[in-house]
Amino acid sequence: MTSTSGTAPSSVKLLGQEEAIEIDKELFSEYQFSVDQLMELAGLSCAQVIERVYPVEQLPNKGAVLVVCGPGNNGGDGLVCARHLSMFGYYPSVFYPKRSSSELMKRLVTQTEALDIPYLSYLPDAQQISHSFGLIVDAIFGFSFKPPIREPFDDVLHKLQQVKSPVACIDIPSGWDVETGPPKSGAAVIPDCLISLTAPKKCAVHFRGRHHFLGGRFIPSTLAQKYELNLPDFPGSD
Ligand SMILES: NC(=O)C1=CN([C@@H]2O[C@H](COP(=O)(O)OP(=O)(O)OC[C@H]3O[C@@H](n4cnc5c(N)ncnc54)[C@H](O)[C@@H]3O)[C@@H](O)[C@H]2O)[C@@H](O)CC1
Ligand SMILES: [K+]
Repeated sequence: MTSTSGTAPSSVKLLGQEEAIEIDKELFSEYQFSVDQLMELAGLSCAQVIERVYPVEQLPNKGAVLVVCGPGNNGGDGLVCARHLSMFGYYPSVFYPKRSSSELMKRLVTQTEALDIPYLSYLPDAQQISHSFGLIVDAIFGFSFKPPIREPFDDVLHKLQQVKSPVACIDIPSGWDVETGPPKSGAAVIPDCLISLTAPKKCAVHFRGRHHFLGGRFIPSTLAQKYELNLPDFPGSD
């Protein structure tokens, strides 16, 4: 992971939706990565960012974190992140209302359950969420989101929009258009931290939170050159 302050070149490329999908496909075809591999690295980088920005001892309720997962791979990143957060000493809970039937996602659920990570059967109201959790991880939608929001996530985003605890977003702040950013009407999260994966997407220019990181250190230099990503230097093993 790397913070966009300090070492990031100002000309780092902002990806459009189609380009993000194209790079994703190329990682799986040309470079023969599996989804599991990249999801693990993406989710780990998100947990590492959280550990750095929101240290467990500074969070209320002994590091209680709510990870809200969507139906696609962004949700998978959230499940991996929850597993690592548990390993790092946090107390994550997961809300995963629309479960994927893929074997990969089922395995991730099994792994989190084996760590006694609780799954919420419903999402409490904003006040209760703010009272119970010092941090929200938004793993609802990533680069494949196409507005308008469908059930049950419109209700989920309405609640999260009113939450007082900080929200750390994986790849895209959920409810935002991947390219144009916050919706003119309708609900979306208000990000305190954004962890872009591969490269920031165009919507990142609208980010007004405190921390922007680039996570998922798996892009081969040939691929970065082909798409002129102009990625920042990752310090050391970060
Ligand atoms: N190449 C990369 O950079 C990597 C990407 N990963 C993650 O994968 C994400 C992309 O995953 P996916 O392509 O599975 O897509 P997403 O996770 O962005 O979302 C797709 C899911 O959301 C649903 N959806 C889309 N629009 C909706 C709407 N308006 N209302 C309700 N539901 C809606 C779709 O039906 C689908 O189930 C990235 O953002 C990133 O988080 C990582 O897992 C691994 C590496
Ligand atoms: K997200």
